[in-house]
Amino acid sequence: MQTLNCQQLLIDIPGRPSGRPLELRIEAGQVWGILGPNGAGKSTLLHTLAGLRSARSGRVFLGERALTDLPRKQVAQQLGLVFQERQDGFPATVLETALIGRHPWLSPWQMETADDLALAERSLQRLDVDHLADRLVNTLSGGERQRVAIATTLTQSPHTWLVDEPTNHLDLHHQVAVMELLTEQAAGGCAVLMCLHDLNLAARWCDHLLLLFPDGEACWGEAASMLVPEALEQLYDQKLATAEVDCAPVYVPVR
Ligand SMILES: Nc1ncnc2c1ncn2[C@@H]1O[C@H](COP(=O)(O)OP(=O)(O)OP(=O)(O)O)[C@@H](O)[C@H]1O
Repeated sequence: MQTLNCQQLLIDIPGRPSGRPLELRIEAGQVWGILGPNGAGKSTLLHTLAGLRSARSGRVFLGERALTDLPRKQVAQQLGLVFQERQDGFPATVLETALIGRHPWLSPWQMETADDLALAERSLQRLDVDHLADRLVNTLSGGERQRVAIATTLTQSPHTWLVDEPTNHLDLHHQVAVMELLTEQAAGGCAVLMCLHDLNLAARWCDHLLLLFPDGEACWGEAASMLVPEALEQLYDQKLATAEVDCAPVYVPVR
């Protein structure tokens, strides 16, 4: 089974003297959450794992091969990244945007096939944005735009999903729908790693967690062993009340 793993990885945060080198192994079937306060380096880590930023030291492997040894097209077929920020530089419709997910699978100048189109349409349907197929993306609401971004990655069909705050802008119903989609991807043999600010979504849906502290310290492992109230309070510098609801821990900030 293919995995994403890193060996002695130190992400490059400007001005941060050091940190704990990361030894992560994200296996097919696993759902990992990255938790940490603003500025801890969650997005930087995702971008480093995607090969978009250089690490300060250490290496990233996709399967048996170092990411830096793989052609970018091959990386794009295997690894999908949903960014935190949306950049809609070109006027494109929702369907055209979803079809960008097929680019890694096409040769230069090759048109999308009927299968590509069907895949894009199914993805839009799955994210509940198929009724917007002909709309320009820059006219969408924040939550609609977020769902189109996830539908684009679903159309790409990567083995490894890197998702920066998947529930950003989403209402409760769509937050749950997206977390279920990501869990379903893992159950289907993908590896999923996402940054989350919502502890309760992480506690309910992630089976593994990485806690990233602002000074570069980190710890990681199975979710149950990471969801220790004292550690979470230290992570966020915030007192928490804990309860159990619907068979999952729930964390509420204490005023
Ligand atoms: N190009 C850059 N130049 C200078 N500092 C940068 C640059 N990119 C990131 N940083 C800094 O690195 C730190 C980590 O940023 P990053 O976006 O990874 O944090 P994050 O944990 O994802 O935060 P958030 O929860 O706010 O999204 C921040 O302090 C940020 O200001």
